[in-house]
Amino acid sequence: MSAALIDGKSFAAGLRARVAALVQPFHAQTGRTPGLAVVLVGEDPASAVYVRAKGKATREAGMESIEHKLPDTTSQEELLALVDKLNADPTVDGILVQLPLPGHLDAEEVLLRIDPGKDVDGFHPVNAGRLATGLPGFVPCTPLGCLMLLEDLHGDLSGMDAVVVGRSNIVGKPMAALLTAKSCTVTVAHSRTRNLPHYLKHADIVVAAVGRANFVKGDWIKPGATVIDVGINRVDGRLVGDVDFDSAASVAGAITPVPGGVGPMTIACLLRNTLVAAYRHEEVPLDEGII
Ligand SMILES: Nc1nc(=O)c2c([nH]1)NC[C@@H]1CN(c3ccc(C(=O)N[C@@H](CCC(=O)O)C(=O)O)cc3)C=[N+]21
Repeated sequence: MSAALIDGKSFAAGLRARVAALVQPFHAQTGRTPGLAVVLVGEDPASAVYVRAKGKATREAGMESIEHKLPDTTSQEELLALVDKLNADPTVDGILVQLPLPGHLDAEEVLLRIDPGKDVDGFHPVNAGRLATGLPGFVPCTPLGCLMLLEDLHGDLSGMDAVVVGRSNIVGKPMAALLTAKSCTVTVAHSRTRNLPHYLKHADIVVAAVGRANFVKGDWIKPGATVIDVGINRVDGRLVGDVDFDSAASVAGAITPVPGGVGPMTIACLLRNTLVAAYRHEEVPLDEGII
């Protein structure tokens, strides 16, 4: 291991503290508390753990967590009716519908129903379009967190070669858009890419978000590169990333661990987006660049 460890957990703690510090002046100016509604459908144990963690972090930041737990038997119409109710509720600044939804529900239709101004996940196509065109909106939490770690480490990313491995709407595509906006030269690789090592050979930045345990090998990585591992895979009860950590850490300049890397940043950025949503809803000025 020669790479520096990128401590996402500690960076996330700092971000959460900055968010918490901005809740108090918001309350002083508006008389209310930012509110995040989290909707969980069904009994998936992993989802229940995430939702509990989000609720705890929300309260620790001084914001209100509004949790809706619906049974597996919930119909599409019932779920849409709840989203409509949350859209209309002035105490709700952010809405998160925990994914994945049970198979009988149409996630795309549900996400389309969320008011884009409350879409703190940044999953609504309006927010995807805003990111793609450089307009203010909400950026998905995981790629936003990755970008913060990269800028904290490197400062200006301009001119760097970045390879994003994965093209999902929630990580790969928005990550590529963010890095492009920061003037990186971006390659998006994916499961059909023929020669991934060929592209990684030149990458100063690697963001791995393919959802396959230990997929990216150390000998594919350029010596000194920065490796951001978005993967959350459970192997034999252990949490591992999409990067083969031991081999990559001996080549990279810096690398995020799993756990303790990107995951905590996702939650901190969710709180950040909720705070920003609240300030926007009340039209209280906020320098969004400082968080
Ligand atoms: N609408 C929606 N928005 C999401 O943002 C969303 C979602 N659905 N569905 C599931 C994924 C997953 N996700 C994570 C958040 C935090 C950690 C996290 O904090 N991980 C810790 C470890 C947690 C553990 O030990 O299990 C870490 O990496 O250090 C991981 C994963 C948010 N997601």
